[in-house]
Amino acid sequence: MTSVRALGLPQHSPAVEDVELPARVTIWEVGARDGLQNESTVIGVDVKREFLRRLAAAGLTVLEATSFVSPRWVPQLADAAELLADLPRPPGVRHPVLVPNERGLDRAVEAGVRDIAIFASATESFARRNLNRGMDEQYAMFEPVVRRAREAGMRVRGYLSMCFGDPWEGPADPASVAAAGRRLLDLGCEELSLGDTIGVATPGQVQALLRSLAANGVSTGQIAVHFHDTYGQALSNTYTALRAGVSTVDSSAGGLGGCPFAKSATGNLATEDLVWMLDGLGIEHGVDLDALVHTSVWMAEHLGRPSASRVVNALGGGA
Ligand SMILES: CC(=O)SCCNC(=O)CCNC(=O)[C@H](O)C(C)(C)COP(=O)(O)OP(=O)(O)OC[C@H]1O[C@@H](n2cnc3c(N)ncnc32)[C@H](O)[C@@H]1OP(=O)(O)O
Ligand SMILES: CC(=O)CC(=O)O
Repeated sequence: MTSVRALGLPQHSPAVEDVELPARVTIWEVGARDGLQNESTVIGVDVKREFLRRLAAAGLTVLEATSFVSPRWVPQLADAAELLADLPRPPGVRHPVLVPNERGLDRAVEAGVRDIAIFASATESFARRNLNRGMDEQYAMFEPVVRRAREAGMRVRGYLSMCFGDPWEGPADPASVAAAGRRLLDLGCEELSLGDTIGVATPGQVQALLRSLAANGVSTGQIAVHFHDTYGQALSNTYTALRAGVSTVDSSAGGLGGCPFAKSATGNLATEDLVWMLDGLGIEHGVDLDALVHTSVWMAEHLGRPSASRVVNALGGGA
């Protein structure tokens, strides 16, 4: 396996343009949740735990671990409580989980969770498919979850899916998406993650949505971006968001990912590809790329197929 250091490439080179980029980016690693929720192979709980342990050892500090959703809807994550029961919790590492409703919150609290994410849809069609509810009803479901979690001193992120387009309704209107995002923050979410669930966005759309959010009083400090790489745009979209001042980026080790309720969704932006770009821009992130590549190669062996990440394939030779 090729090591980054063995390649002799500069780990930090100056940004090529005179733009204000963040000095540090927080990588919100979604491999264990978004990455595994769509897998047809059943991944054992011990493998999931070891995956999370290795990701933490590679320097990732925010590891979305699983979802407390209906096990009938997402059987791949039915072992959420078992996974968390014996999960090593290194100091400084967060393990947020997805929670859709009060039943999910009760289960999460019982499992010792302190950090949750609710997940709303920006379109009616996806809200119905993903949550079995319309858009207005989804807020009614989330309201008590966010209120109770905040009262208990928990951290709450709000995901918004289909921010740039969905397979049933087509391209999204930035003004309506921004209004939906504003609503999640007003519910009490401390961070808003903008999901390009099916990976159709291009940089101009990212700029337009960030502008609409700014017009709704949402600052880039409250925003995270979550790109899937269906059309190969995830890195350019991320770069566009960084240039606008966003400094939290979601990604998935090895480019795993997808959504069972949006068949056209493919893998997330690969964390290795993100790290490679951040290194090139001289932006701090705290991740050991070689350790991460080893982890993704290891996971690809468990899944029985090569990683989708360009960097994993370049440095690790796939699997
Ligand atoms: C873009 C993305 O990647 S988003 C993430 C991927 N998508 C998801 O995870 C979607 C998850 N969606 C769901 O789990 C469901 O749509 C829900 C739970 C939100 C709503 O589904 P509904 O069927 O309307 O829920 P409802 O409240 O009627 O309950 C149905 C059953 O599920 C159970 N259930 C509901 N919520 C939960 C939960 N959080 N945990 C465990 N079981 C639950 C109920 O107890 C009930 O069980 P029963 O049939 O044995 O009595
Ligand atoms: C909840 C998510 O996983 C975000 C998305 O892809 O829409």
